[in-house]
Amino acid sequence: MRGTARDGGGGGAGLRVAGGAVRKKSHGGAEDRSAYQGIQFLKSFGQHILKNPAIVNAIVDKAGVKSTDVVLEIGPGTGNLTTKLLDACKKVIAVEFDPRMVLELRRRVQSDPAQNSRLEIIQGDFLKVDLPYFDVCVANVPYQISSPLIFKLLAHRPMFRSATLMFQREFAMRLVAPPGDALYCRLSVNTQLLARTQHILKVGKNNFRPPPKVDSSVVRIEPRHPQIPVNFKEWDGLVRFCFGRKNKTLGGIFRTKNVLELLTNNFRTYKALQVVPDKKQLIEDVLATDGFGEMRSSKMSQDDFLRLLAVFNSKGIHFA
Ligand SMILES: C[S@@+](CC[C@H](N)C(=O)[O-])C[C@H]1O[C@@H](n2cnc3c(N)ncnc32)[C@H](O)[C@@H]1O
Repeated sequence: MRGTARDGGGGGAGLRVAGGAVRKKSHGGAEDRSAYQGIQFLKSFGQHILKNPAIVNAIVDKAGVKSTDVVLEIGPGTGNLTTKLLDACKKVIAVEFDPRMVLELRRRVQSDPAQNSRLEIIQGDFLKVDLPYFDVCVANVPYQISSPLIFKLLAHRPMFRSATLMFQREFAMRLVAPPGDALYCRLSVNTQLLARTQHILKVGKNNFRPPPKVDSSVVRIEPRHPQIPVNFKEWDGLVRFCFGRKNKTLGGIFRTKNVLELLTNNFRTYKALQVVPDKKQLIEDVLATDGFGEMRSSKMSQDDFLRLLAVFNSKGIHFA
């Protein structure tokens, strides 16, 4: 998909088209009527343009962009953040889904040849494009794809240095929530397994045009090195079970009949040996280890989940 088309436009900002057809209005309801240079902002694309230059500068500053960096921007929109990034780095690669925004961004940057030659635009759905090499990612992201966007970034190799991203406030707080926090959830556990997360800036809704319904926050995400000690799919499978009923103890969750049934297909070891395990007993053995039966996912640390997965695996129970 990468490089499916390049703009031949006489030395203008490079443009690739990728990721299939542009999505039309997808969430129902009226589109926002605010406009910029005649472009009507679309709710379905999460188009809330950052209009306060002080916030734009603060984001670029806190992102720690170096003059030698290739920066990935997701959803550049009309380019308020893009132009500041171009002042600070070697090159910006911007992925934008809406062709109207791509045209506007190119129009805006074309007047500055020094910026124009260092901007590459990929027109397409971020979730579908093949990502190029980049050192850091900086973006005011389309909120409707926040979660898959993070995991796409964290699966990217080679690893980048950091991502400084604006999200809806509550989503941002989930990313950084520690065990015991009311917002601690599957998203917190999974993201924190793969990266260090830090809340760095609160941004009120009136800094956007049109203003969204809720406030936003900027989070810094630094992928962890070296590689994580587990298979992520399997880890997520376990975490999903544990947060399925957040307030129940693990004993309450894993003793229920439907969970026992769901686990049947995961007894790989026993299947290979053609032995029918007493799954109830195996689960009891796991729950009796290290007091796991009394624990609640809402208070479990990364280390608790890692140990729990190891105990399940030692009994031949897998989650992927
Ligand atoms: C919140 S706006 C940010 C605009 C600009 N960065 C700013 O801060 O002013 C999100 C942008 O992402 C674009 N967008 C929405 N969905 C996208 C997707 N799946 N892939 C790439 N861009 C997308 C929208 O068209 C919009 O320009």
